[in-house]
Amino acid sequence: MPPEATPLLQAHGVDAGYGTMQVLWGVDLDVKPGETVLLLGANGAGKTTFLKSLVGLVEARHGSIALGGQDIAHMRSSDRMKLGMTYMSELAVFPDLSIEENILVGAQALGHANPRRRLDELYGLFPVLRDKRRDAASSLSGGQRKMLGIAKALAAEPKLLVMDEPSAGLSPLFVKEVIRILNGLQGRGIALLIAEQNIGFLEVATRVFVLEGGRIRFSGTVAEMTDNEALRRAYFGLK
Ligand SMILES: Nc1ncnc2c1ncn2[C@@H]1O[C@H](COP(=O)(O)OP(=O)(O)OP(=O)(O)O)[C@@H](O)[C@H]1O
Repeated sequence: MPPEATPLLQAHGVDAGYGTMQVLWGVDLDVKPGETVLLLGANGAGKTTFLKSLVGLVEARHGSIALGGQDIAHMRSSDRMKLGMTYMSELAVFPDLSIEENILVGAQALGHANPRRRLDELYGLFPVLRDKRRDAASSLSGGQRKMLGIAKALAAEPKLLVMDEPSAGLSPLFVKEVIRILNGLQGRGIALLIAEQNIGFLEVATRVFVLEGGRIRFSGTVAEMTDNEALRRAYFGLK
């Protein structure tokens, strides 16, 4: 990714919070088309709050947010989605709907012209979902449910997929599987912004932002992060 590429997403000086509590303090972050950006931070650092401010579930009190050059900071969440941003949270799937119905709901979110064709493409990426397509999503294992969440989000063909802790609740084996899937998405023209505590996700990232106490403490490439002794100590447990 050339450093001069125009950002797909550009957040600048974002403040946000709940009631009288300010959680985010002047957060700057950008994602270029097709790149994978990792937002690392401990519990309570403000990762979810920041992602929610991007997708319109929490109001940005100050600052600007642009998607594809368009100011979206005060746009309704559903309108932001129509511009090509999809949010995958913990509650990503509808447990009572079948696997296929879940994916079709995702495709409809952006009015996909040919949802059936999209289904076939996604089943190609996630064969286990094809095998179980008529089963209720609630019958899936945690890892399979995560796969369905990703498939449902991808069904909308987003330009930017925003993911909140895809590793949450998964065993190390399933975390590896999710990382493998995300690696497989590279080169398909979809940008990913992933909030995580699990540094295993550095494997899929081109750049990293570290959030601490609601402030960006570091931004740079993965190599620059691993070269930074203080971050190495904090995140890799190295002396
Ligand atoms: N709905 C809410 N109302 C009030 N305070 C909230 C709300 N959601 C989060 N907070 C507070 O905002 C701060 C940041 O929380 P946030 O969920 O954004 O952090 P996080 O980095 O995503 O943490 P985690 O990794 O534990 O999910 C925390 O102090 C949290 O208690």
